[in-house]
Amino acid sequence: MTDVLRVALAGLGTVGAGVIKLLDANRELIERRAGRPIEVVAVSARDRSRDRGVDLSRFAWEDDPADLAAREDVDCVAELIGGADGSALALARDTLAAGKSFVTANKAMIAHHGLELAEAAEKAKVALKYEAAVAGGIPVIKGLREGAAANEITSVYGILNGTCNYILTEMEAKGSDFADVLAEAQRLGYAEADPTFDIDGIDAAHKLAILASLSFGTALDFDTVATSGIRRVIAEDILEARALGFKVRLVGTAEAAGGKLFQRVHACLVPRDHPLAHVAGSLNAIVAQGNFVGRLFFEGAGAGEGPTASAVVADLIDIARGEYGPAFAMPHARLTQAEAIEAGDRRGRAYLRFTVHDRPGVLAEITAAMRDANVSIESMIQRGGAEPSEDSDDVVSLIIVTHEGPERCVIDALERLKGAQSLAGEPMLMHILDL
Ligand SMILES: NC(=O)C1=CN([C@@H]2O[C@H](COP(=O)(O)OP(=O)(O)OC[C@H]3O[C@@H](n4cnc5c(N)ncnc54)[C@H](O)[C@@H]3O)[C@@H](O)[C@H]2O)C=CC1
Ligand SMILES: N[C@@H](CC=O)C(=O)O
Ligand code: NA
Repeated sequence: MTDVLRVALAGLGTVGAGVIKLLDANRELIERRAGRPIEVVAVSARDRSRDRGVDLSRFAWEDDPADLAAREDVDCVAELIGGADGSALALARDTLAAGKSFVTANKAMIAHHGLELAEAAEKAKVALKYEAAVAGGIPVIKGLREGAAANEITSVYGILNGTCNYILTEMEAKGSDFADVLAEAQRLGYAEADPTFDIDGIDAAHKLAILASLSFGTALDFDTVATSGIRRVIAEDILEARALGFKVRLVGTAEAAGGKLFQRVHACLVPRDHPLAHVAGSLNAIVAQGNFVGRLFFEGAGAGEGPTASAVVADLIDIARGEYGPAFAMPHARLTQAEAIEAGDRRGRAYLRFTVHDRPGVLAEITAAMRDANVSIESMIQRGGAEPSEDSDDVVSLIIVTHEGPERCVIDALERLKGAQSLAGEPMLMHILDL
């Protein structure tokens, strides 16, 4: 072990610049905690001249991040570029093959290639660490992999995307428009380079797949995460949800039972008294249910410069201390393959918003589809609209909340309504959180 942990940073954006600032600000404290200094020796990014609020002149510069792995003065590489493949993945492979430890904030890469990288790290007897990749500053990877390691975990779920949570809570608090709030989340550095990853639920799905593997000891399985985002949530849904006693949140849910695995990311209605309903702004929160520890609740900043840098540097401190354990719940060869549970096999309650023509017979058509699909209606609200008439062009919203039942019945009802005369738009379905 060298006297100093010599680090190379690839990527100097929100997170990379944050890591340099944190290492500068907390230098002495980090050295005492890590047992040796942690020094950045080399960096790489696309634009050398950009002002990032940090002095880069003290570091060696590489135009190509791939060259960082081979440098003799580097013990460990932190990849803060992003992207599942491309330069980030090449750098991960090269670093581990060179027998050096690797830290990343890149959930897309870990969700897609985590097992391959874990195997490479085990082979090289070095560390692969990715605390920042899930829920930014919240130490949930460590919490689950180490703190809860003695438990059988049966469910793990939570708010995993700061951008979506920021958008939903701003829409809720200020009645702001989706597009304006997204622009602000981008300005604050929460959003991914491609913000569709945030708003379409893909970023949360990456994180959920990682949490599921860590929690259940199953092999990473991003492809079977049923994923949808918040693009179709409108202000009216938020208002109706509030009137019904709920908040709208993008929730990732993973459950394991009998060797089977269920993973879903979706906008859902969270009961007002559930801890997740109080998670606001760019905060994230994760709930895990262990058979001995009971319910664990992790909450904190899931995105942004400082919190994400905090997680990256925590990983560097672990490496400086020589703490190298397996990247996932156990050595990669011991992870099990789980069969995916279809969403329709679950039971639950649902919120449905239909945009309907304000004409006689509309209710009958919709409720008949519900009856034929065996969906039991708990409540129904229709707002606005003048006197209904055969030739009305008015459209109104019809909100239905179902009783608990098989989810496949609700899907069946919506299938039956495809192309129905009554509908003036695509129905909106949100499940109601029941965990
Ligand atoms: N911003 C946040 O709040 C969080 C980000 N992350 C993850 O951290 C990583 C970095 O995110 P940000 O700092 O927000 O991104 P960013 O877009 O602000 O910065 C990316 C950096 O990588 C550099 N880069 C891009 N392609 C490159 C290439 N081919 N070669 C060399 N440098 C290259 C860019 O020049 C830039 O310096 C991503 O994986 C992201 O998902 C994780 C948690 C939170
Ligand atoms: N874009 C992500 C950043 C952290 O992972 C988010 O908004 O949560
Ligand atoms: Na984290």
